[in-house]
Amino acid sequence: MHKNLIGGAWVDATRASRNLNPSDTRDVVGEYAQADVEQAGEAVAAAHAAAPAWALTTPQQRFDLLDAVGSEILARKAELGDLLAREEGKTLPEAIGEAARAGYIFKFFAGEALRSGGDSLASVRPGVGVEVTREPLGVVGLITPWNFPIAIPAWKIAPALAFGNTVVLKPAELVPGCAWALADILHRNGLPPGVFNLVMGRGTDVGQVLLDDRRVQAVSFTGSVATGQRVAAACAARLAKFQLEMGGKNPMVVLDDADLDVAVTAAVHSGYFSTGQRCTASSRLIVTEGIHDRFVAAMAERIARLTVDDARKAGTDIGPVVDDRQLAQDLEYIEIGRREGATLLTGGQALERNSAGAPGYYLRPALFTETTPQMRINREEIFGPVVSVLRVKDYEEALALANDTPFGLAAGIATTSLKHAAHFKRHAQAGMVMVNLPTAGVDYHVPFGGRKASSHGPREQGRYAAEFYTAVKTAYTQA
Ligand SMILES: NC(=O)C1=CN([C@@H]2O[C@H](COP(=O)(O)OP(=O)(O)OC[C@H]3O[C@@H](n4cnc5c(N)ncnc54)[C@H](OP(=O)(O)O)[C@@H]3O)[C@@H](O)[C@H]2O)C=CC1
Ligand SMILES: O=C(O)CCC(=O)C(=O)O
Repeated sequence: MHKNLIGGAWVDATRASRNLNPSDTRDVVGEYAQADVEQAGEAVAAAHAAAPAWALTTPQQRFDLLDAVGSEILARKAELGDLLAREEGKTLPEAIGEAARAGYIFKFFAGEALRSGGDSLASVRPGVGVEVTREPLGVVGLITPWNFPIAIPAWKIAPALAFGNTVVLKPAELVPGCAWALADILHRNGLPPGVFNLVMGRGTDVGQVLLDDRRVQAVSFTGSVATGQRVAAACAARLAKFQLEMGGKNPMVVLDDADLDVAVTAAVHSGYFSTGQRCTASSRLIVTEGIHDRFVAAMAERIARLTVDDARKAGTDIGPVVDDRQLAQDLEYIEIGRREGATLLTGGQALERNSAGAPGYYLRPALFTETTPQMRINREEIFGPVVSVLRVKDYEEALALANDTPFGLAAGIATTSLKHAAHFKRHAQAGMVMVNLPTAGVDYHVPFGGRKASSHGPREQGRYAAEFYTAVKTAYTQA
């Protein structure tokens, strides 16, 4: 059994969960310990005890550690990518890419540990100096989802440690494998006991401890809106700092003047790759009437060529859905779309077996056309390979529809018009805007996050991550 890491020791649990491969549900990836509430409390205590000494380490010590962790991840990206593909169902190239991204994130934040600084200003009063510095928060609780099993833990752990905090990570129950591998790498590379702790287990008990324990100074969460609201309420009740990264219903606008091939490639990538299980996926394609029919025909033709199969098989474009619950949710929305009067142009069939006859959670990518803005398939996050097309008259109507959503994570536009691209970049109500590119698949060294119901709190990633993981102090000195 893979154990939890608490205070520098691998700790057994009375319960374990079986990590299953969604490409072949007969394949058990491994047995993983499930912490209980008591063990979660012990992890918080260990992180709390380790915090003062870790906060006093030099930037060089933190650089060396994070850099070594990044190097090991990069050296083992093929093996870690295979584990990721096996437990989550991302295709092997995508999974290896995600593992590499995790490695680069550790290297980026190794550099940020060295660059972390402040400001020195003259006071408005004579003879007084003002210094603005950043200090660690203390213990940080990290709660992560299943859809990016190594990159999301990495982009929370690396800045937390770089800026001198200690960590308790609770990964999603569905994907403990990558989190455990990451814990093993951090542990073997010499992180002092208690600086990083892993507690695998249920969100409703282990996760709840991180929300309620007063020793946890801040919580960074990625997942659903419903759980995010719970995180916010619990943290607000005890005035802890929190950061939420939640869903999306991201639009991609396709204008008459778009390069058809560029638009189709971006839409297929955004909507269906990673089986549509990305908060940055484009699930609403808003298409002006002059290109609509050509675009829809080209999409149908491109979708028909996508291979849905075992995530680790060469040539697979779309792996399985992560589990039976998510598959049931996808199928339910396909039924809702049909009942709402949308045309299911292609796809939407569940496939019980892959090309080798193994049982898994496969779904043919679905494209709805003739949809309207008020349909539930255009308002609610489905989190699967299900995309709708909305026909509009012109750019102005497209922009209005793009912004007509409770979410605001990413927004894309396919156009050859500099004027419309510039206008869209300024007026799309989203945290990230892409021109002639997929909305999903972002860089690791720049801010990530959105507006409205998609995000709350300071941005993640890039140098902006310091905002969440540090406390600013202003010191005045009379010379
Ligand atoms: N924006 C994004 O990146 C993501 C969005 N989603 C959206 O969320 C939907 C549901 O996915 P799901 O994985 O269930 O998302 P959840 O929000 O339920 O899970 C995210 C994380 O929160 C934990 N958690 C659950 N309940 C609590 C709690 N009471 N206190 C503390 N932590 C808790 C989960 O633990 P546990 O392991 O027990 O689930 C998991 O680690 C998806 O269909 C999708 O719409 C999902 C994943 C990522
Ligand atoms: O699109 C990406 O690169 C990141 C997406 C993401 O973080 C998510 O879906 O949770």
